[in-house]
Amino acid sequence: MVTRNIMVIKIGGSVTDRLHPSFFSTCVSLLERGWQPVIVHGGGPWINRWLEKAGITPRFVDGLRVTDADTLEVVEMVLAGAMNKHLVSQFTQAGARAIGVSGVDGELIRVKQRDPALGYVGDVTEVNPSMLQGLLDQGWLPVVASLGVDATGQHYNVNADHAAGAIAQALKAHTLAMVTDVPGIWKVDNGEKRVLRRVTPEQIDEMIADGTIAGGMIPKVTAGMRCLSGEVERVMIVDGRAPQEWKDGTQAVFAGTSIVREW
Ligand SMILES: Nc1ncnc2c1ncn2[C@@H]1O[C@H](COP(=O)(O)OP(=O)(O)O)[C@@H](O)[C@H]1O
Ligand SMILES: CC(=O)N[C@@H](CCC(=O)OP(=O)(O)O)C(=O)O
Repeated sequence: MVTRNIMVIKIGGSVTDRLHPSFFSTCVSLLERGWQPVIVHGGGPWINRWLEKAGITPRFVDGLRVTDADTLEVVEMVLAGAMNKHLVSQFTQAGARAIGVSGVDGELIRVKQRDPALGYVGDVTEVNPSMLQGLLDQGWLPVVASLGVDATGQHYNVNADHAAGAIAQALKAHTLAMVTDVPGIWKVDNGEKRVLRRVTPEQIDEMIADGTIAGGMIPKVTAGMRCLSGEVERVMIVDGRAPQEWKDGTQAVFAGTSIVREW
């Protein structure tokens, strides 16, 4: 079934300036090997930089940006503008037919306000996958900026991990790969930090409770676990700085931690 070839690849803002050149060629190889990749990106550090230029101090509550009307304007300009076009160009240079869209376009990501205290921060209520599916079927590589829109046409800032998870579920993707700036999920054993190759939802719950998993890793693992409880087969936390390699001949195996349903 063609939909099982979809791989949603979320690129974190932490790593957009430090992606290994082989990352882009690996994504192009995915296309050549029959996968249909969909890129979803964030851009937190770039947003912070532009907010500071505009004299606005970034503020976060539980990892989510407090987004008033002025902040939303900057978020939208950075995510759907500078960051989206930067990535589209990188993928184009690597040989893909890349096309940039945001969650506002085609009402791809429908949201509702999460909490008035956070301002224009949206929780995804619905993903309309037909536009993405159409682009994939025509051989495009969609590059999606994590914005959303509500029923009145108001735009919202959406956490990019949440957006990627919702898109993976709606497209019934085979794989969700979250590309970030660490080699995977780490754990401290006898004072030594080591990266886990596999982790189960039960272990993740314990690691969140004891503080081993914190900050920006929390939305990744929660989005990942939600996907695994649905139809997504594989969820990975991937190091975008590392050289990528091919294994199994047919499957791209990024270096990192896999979240697995059971051990
Ligand atoms: N157990 C953990 N394993 C790995 N990284 C963790 C863990 N707990 C917290 N983190 C942090 O999560 C960060 C990645 O999240 P974030 O900075 O939001 O990245 P991105 O911009 O890619 O979404 C890492 O740089 C790391 O500092
Ligand atoms: C609501 C909210 O916090 N939105 C994020 C959107 C970008 C994002 O998620 O970027 P990363 O992938 O770099 O984390 C923000 O404004 O930073």
